[in-house]
Amino acid sequence: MEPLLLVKNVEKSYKKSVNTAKALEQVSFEIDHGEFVGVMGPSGAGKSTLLNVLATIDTPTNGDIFIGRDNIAKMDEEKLADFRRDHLGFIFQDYNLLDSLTVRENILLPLAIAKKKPAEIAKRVDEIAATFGISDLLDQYPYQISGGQRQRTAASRALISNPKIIFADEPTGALDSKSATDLLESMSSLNEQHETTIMMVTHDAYAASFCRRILFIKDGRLSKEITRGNRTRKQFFQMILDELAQMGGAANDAI
Ligand SMILES: Nc1ncnc2c1ncn2[C@@H]1O[C@H](COP(=O)(O)OP(=O)(O)OP(=O)(O)O)[C@@H](O)[C@H]1O
Repeated sequence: MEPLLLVKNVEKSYKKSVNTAKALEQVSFEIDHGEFVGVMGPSGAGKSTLLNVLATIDTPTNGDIFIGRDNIAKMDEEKLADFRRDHLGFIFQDYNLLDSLTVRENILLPLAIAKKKPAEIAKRVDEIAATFGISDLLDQYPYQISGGQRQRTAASRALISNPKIIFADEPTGALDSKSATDLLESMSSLNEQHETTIMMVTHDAYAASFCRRILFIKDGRLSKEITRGNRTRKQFFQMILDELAQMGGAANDAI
């Protein structure tokens, strides 16, 4: 079976005043359908750049990025906008909710834009809100709920249209540990029960320990990958800490 995401020799350079700096160099890897993959590495290693390029928020300088059969690195902006809307889901640290809409309206927005039928929308909102434990909050506004509940609203919105892949950039970055655990457990159960494919950038070894595989990136290059296999989450957490300690600078970021 072909991989869901195929990244081939991706490079990203930024023009600085006198020279160009490479944020990504010859990055190649694959993600299969149903995987939950973490991306870790020291500050400035290129994690967000990689995620932005894969999520079509930024364009690579070189290389190919296939999601299914579509090469998004070579797609024009109009097609990309449709592709992004129809096939990709995003969860960011800062939620990106619309304050003037209720939790329900925020969640259903992607389906309303896609002109789905009201009955189908209502059913899907109920299902996804139950998964994220926010069924009782659907008529509240974002300012009336906690940060953790806002992030679960954002995650519900990201998943409502059944995207091919979810890109999450430090989704637990602004959350207290209880809210972070709730979110990670929901993401993990979606991954296990519905085979939702997730790629998550994180500094945090605890958050990363919910993933099944971790890609480590250093100085813009993939340096190593580890898989959880049959290990418990706690054993995997320790394994990630050991990797970060070996990588040097990143260990301090994680603790
Ligand atoms: N828009 C930009 N213009 C110029 N340089 C950039 C830009 N965005 C990122 N860079 C540079 O690219 C490199 C990688 O940055 P990136 O933000 O991807 O790292 P990161 O691993 O996500 O770091 P952090 O963990 O601190 O968020 C850095 O050297 C950064 O300064």
